[in-house]
Amino acid sequence: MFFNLSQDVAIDLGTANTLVYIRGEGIVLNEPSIVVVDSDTNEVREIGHEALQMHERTHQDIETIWPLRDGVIADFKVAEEMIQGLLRKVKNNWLTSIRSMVVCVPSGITEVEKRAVRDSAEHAGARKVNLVSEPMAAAIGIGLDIQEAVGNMVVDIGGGTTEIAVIALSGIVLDESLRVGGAELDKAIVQYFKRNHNLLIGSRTAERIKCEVGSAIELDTELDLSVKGRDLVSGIPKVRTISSVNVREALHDNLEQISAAVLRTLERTPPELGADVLERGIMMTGGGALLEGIDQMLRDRVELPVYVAEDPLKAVVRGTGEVLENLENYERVLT
Ligand SMILES: Nc1ncnc2c1ncn2[C@@H]1O[C@H](COP(=O)(O)OP(=O)(O)OP(=O)(O)O)[C@@H](O)[C@H]1O
Repeated sequence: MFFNLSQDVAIDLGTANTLVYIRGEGIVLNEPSIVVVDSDTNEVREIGHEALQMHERTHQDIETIWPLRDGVIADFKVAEEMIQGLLRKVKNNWLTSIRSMVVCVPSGITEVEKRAVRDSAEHAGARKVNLVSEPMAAAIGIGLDIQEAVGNMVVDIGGGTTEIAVIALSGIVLDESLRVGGAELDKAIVQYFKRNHNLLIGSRTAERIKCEVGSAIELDTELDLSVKGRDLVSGIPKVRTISSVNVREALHDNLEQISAAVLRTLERTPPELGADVLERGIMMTGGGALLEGIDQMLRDRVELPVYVAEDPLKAVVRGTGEVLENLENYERVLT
């Protein structure tokens, strides 16, 4: 069997999930961006899926860390070790080096934050690092022709941020990055049940509630879900049935912020590009696009066509991979 000793890699380094694409192979890894660290020695014990299993179940000797917050690196050292560890999983410990790496970053990122991503990628062994903005990668990943003289609008709802951008002629004409994403929705669910139902649930349970019965619009048949949490009155664990009506109420304010940001971006869009968006519609990507009815909610609010991309969780890594495969072609989209 032939092993390539030098590889080109594209990474969607997300707040919630990290996906890795290898040139010529496609997406080879998709794991949560979480690490378990030994509290005494700061040594990394587990990375990705194994670490997520341990989240909110740790004791004093170990802690779980999400090294990215709001789409950017919050814990530099841990982020670096996470990237290295994930790449090691991909390489199956084969001694390969990374020739070129393309990493996507939020569009509103500062120079210092960009530097942190570059440094982490270089320390992970990349000899050449290129950055591409997330909404641009998402647009490429869903097959939009970003080079033509036509406006496309993309709304990417990730774990940490919502990125809204109007793209034309290989550039971002205008964008808005909102620090509201899936994690904020989970937090809102935790708060809601604590405040209104005296029920304390963990963030993983909140995420499950969001994915299974969460919605942005009224459902034809409202849903119930059994969840386990601590009853704050009796102080002991209990099973409770919660309704999708309550979950929607919990999500309302954050979803309102996302719709308002989309409206604001549309209002700032130059008329010719606005006309293109009217004709082509708004494309939604990122895990948040999977929330039931979120496309309908936006459609009602902005009165334009809104579509959820196919496999929205992988749109950004597909686009980042596409840039990696055709670097010369996409030189203008690199930040
Ligand atoms: N069916 C679903 N309904 C609602 N939300 C979902 C669903 N499936 C996944 N999500 C949410 O999508 C988010 C992860 O999306 P994604 O992987 O696109 O984010 P990310 O790239 O890690 O984050 P960011 O782009 O902000 O750095 C999580 O918050 C997750 O809970």
